[in-house]
Amino acid sequence: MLVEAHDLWFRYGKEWTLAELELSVESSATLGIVGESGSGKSTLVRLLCGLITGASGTARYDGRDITEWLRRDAKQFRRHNQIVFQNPASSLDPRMRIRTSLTEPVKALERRVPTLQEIEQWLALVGLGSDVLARYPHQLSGGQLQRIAIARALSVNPTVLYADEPTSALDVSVQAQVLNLLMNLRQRLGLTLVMVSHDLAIVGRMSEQMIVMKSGRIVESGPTLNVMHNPQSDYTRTLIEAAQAVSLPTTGVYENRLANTRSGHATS
Ligand SMILES: Nc1ncnc2c1ncn2[C@@H]1O[C@H](COP(=O)(O)OP(=O)(O)OP(=O)(O)O)[C@@H](O)[C@H]1O
Repeated sequence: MLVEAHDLWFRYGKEWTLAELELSVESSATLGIVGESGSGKSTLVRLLCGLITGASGTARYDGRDITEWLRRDAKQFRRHNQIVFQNPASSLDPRMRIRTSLTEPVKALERRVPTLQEIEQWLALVGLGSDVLARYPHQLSGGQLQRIAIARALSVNPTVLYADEPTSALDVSVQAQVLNLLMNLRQRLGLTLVMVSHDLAIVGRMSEQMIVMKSGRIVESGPTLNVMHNPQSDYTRTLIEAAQAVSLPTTGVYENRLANTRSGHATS
C-alpha cells in the first residue's frame, strides 16, 4: 500500500478530533473522503501529507512512518506528497507574480530554479498559457487560480496529490472543469488522488474507493460503488438521500461502473 493509517488518533486540544482511523490507498488509486463539516476530513489529509504532526497510531507513506519521513527527509516526502486547498486565492501569495509562485516548490524542494520551458509545460498541463505568468493572483479568476495551484503542486512531480475541497470555493460553472482536469491529470500522470469533499456526488464521480467520516471516525469505507449502492450505516444512507435530493451524478467513474454492473461486468 502506498498510504496507510492504522488505529490513527489525533487531537488539537483535549477532545479527540480523529479516532481509530483505518485506511489504505493503493498506488494510482483514487480515494474520496466524504463527511459533514467538522468531521475531520481536512485534519486527516493534513496529517497524511505531513502538514500537521502529533498523531498517535500509525500513518505510513510507501511503507515508512510519516513522522519518520519528515524527520529524515522532509523535502523528499513533500516532493512525493502535494496538496491543493479549497481556496486558491489564499494558497497563492497576493504580492507575487504567478511566475514566482509557480517556481517556489521546485526552488524549495529541489534547490534549483526551473526553466521557463518547464514552467510553460506545467501551465500547459492545466490548460493555461504563458500569458498568466506576469500577472498577480487578483488579476485572475478563481478557476484560473485553482489551475495554477494544481500546476504548482504538480511541478515537483508528486506521487500523491491530496485535494481538499478543490472546487468548493469556485463558481458552479467552473467546478466541473476543474474536476475533469483532476481526473484527466490523474490518468495521464498515474497520480494517486485523495480527494476530500462534503459533496457525495463529487466523490461518487471521482473516486474508486471512498470513506465516510462522522465525528472524527470512519463510519463506512469500501469501493465507491458498493458504498453508494449498499450503504451499511444510517449516516451514509442519510448522506446519499441528501445528495439525491439535490442532484444525481451523471457522468464519470461511478456511472461507468454502474453501467458495468448492470451489464454483468466485474467492477472491482
Ligand atoms: N487548527 C485547529 N485547531 C483546533 N481545532 C481545529 C483546528 N483545525 C480544525 N479543528 C477542529 O477539528 C475538527 C475537525 O475539523 P476539520 O477541518 O478537520 O473537519 P472537516 O471535516 O474538514 O470540516 P470542513 O468540511 O468544515 O472543512 C473541527 O471541530 C474543527 O473545529
